[in-house]
Amino acid sequence: MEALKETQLYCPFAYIDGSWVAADSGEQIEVVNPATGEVFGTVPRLGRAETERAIAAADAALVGWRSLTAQERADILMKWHDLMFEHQDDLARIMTHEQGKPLKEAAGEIAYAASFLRWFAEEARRVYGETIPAAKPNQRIVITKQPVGVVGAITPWNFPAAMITRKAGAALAAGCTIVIKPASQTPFSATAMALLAERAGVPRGVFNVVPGRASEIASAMTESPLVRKITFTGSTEVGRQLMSQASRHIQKISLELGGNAPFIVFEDADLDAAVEGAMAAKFRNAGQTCICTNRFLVQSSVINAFCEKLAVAMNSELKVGDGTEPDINIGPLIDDKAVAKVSEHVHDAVDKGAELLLGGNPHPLGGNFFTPTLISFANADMKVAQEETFGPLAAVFPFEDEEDAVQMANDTEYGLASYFYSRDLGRVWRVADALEYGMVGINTGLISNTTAPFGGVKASGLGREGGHQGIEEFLETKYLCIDLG
Ligand SMILES: NC(=O)C1=CN([C@@H]2O[C@H](COP(=O)(O)OP(=O)(O)OC[C@H]3O[C@@H](n4cnc5c(N)ncnc54)[C@H](OP(=O)(O)O)[C@@H]3O)[C@@H](O)[C@H]2O)C=CC1
Ligand SMILES: O=C(O)[C@H](O)CS(=O)(=O)O
Repeated sequence: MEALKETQLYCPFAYIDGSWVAADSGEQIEVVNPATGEVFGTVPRLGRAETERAIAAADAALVGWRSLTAQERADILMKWHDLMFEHQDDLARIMTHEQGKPLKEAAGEIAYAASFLRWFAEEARRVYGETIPAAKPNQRIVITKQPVGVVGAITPWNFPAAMITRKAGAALAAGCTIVIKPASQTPFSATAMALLAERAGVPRGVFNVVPGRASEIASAMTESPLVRKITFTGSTEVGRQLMSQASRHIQKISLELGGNAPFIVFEDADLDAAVEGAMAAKFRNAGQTCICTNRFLVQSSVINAFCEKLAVAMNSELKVGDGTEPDINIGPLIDDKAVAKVSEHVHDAVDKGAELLLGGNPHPLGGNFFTPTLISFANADMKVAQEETFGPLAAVFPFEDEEDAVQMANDTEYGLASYFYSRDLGRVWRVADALEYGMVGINTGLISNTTAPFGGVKASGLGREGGHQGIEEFLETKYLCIDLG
């Protein structure tokens, strides 16, 4: 890739046991730039045999890696962190070319991804055990924490760097080793990070990247008794499947799945602040995040004012185009299926009575570009009410009172992120308590950060990533009962 300062960061190979390898079959995956439709590059399409070799390498590396002190592991994670910042521009450029998000947003994701390496480098040194007063005078009870072992990870295309370090940072800090299958649409961010991990001193076998046939690689991971933990970010459909597969060897599992985030605006809200939060919560990554607002629930008394303000903000602030261009903040969707899904949700809503206020069609640029769209007076019968749109569609639903808002917000199988705006303290606590979600943004539309436990309930998954909870997912608790005789 000619535009890189450090051309070696473009790594068209898999990374197993410290070596850059091709697929046994010689097969390749074509990676397409979603903005141009051009082939950006190819990576090997690996399968079961290569994955089994990666698992064996991770298992062989486990003893040496877990025997390092927490400080030694932390120092290597911090070197990796520093290298990600040193190469931030190149990593962002790679991401924009394979995922489509604008360069500034891609650079922001690299910083976000690196922040997980720093956070878990710090957490590594705070994996504390405990002693418990024994029931018998000559006994001592000690609780220790130990790494679960080899981890199998499968990551999505929408955050091709951060979803890797949010898992690998925690796993390596805990003393685990890891085999990662990146999304086939965005493998170059993963292989570039493998190069930087190697340069940071991550020993061979500790961090492995296996692009390729998803179901075959997942089967190799879940059928291996050497793999003690599965961690996945992606669709609920695939998550369900992996949960079933992981039962074969009772593997620990963490699932960050789909969402259907409500964004509630009460009549006592600061409407300008609510619109600012709405723009952030809806249009980040062109709406392609699982915590993006999927339903705006706005109290009837302020719905017209809210929609007018939101339409003005969308018209004035959102610029659609190729993410390599300086003033663009809405890039292409990941592929034509994504465009079709947004179109389907818009047309279904309008056919069922929604009012189209802005946009409504694929962008004149064509390809995977979609015009940011605003519809109002949506209702529960529409697909946008129950399905995750995963695109730049803002759908506004009216509600009458607080009870109505909470009932509508909870009327979904998902429970990942939720948001609401109110300046009534009593209402803030009542609604925060009543929402069936893992995360609640209150008077803010941006909740992603390294320090807090990210995750959901119901069909949005199991477990938490980030925060102190994130490292616990890669640790086993051991109870020692010592009889002093
Ligand atoms: N929670 C989140 O952050 C995300 C949620 N999603 C949700 O998922 C929907 C579909 O997006 P999509 O990217 O297709 O999500 P998928 O769940 O299909 O893909 C996510 C990852 O899972 C892999 N995968 C696909 N099929 C299997 C399988 N049978 N066994 C094991 N791994 C598999 C993919 O590999 P490959 O790329 O090779 O197919 C990719 O690495 C989105 O519309 C959104 O609702 C999507 C992305 C992120
Ligand atoms: O902010 C994040 O961490 C992303 O939204 C994660 S995801 O759920 O969209 O993949």
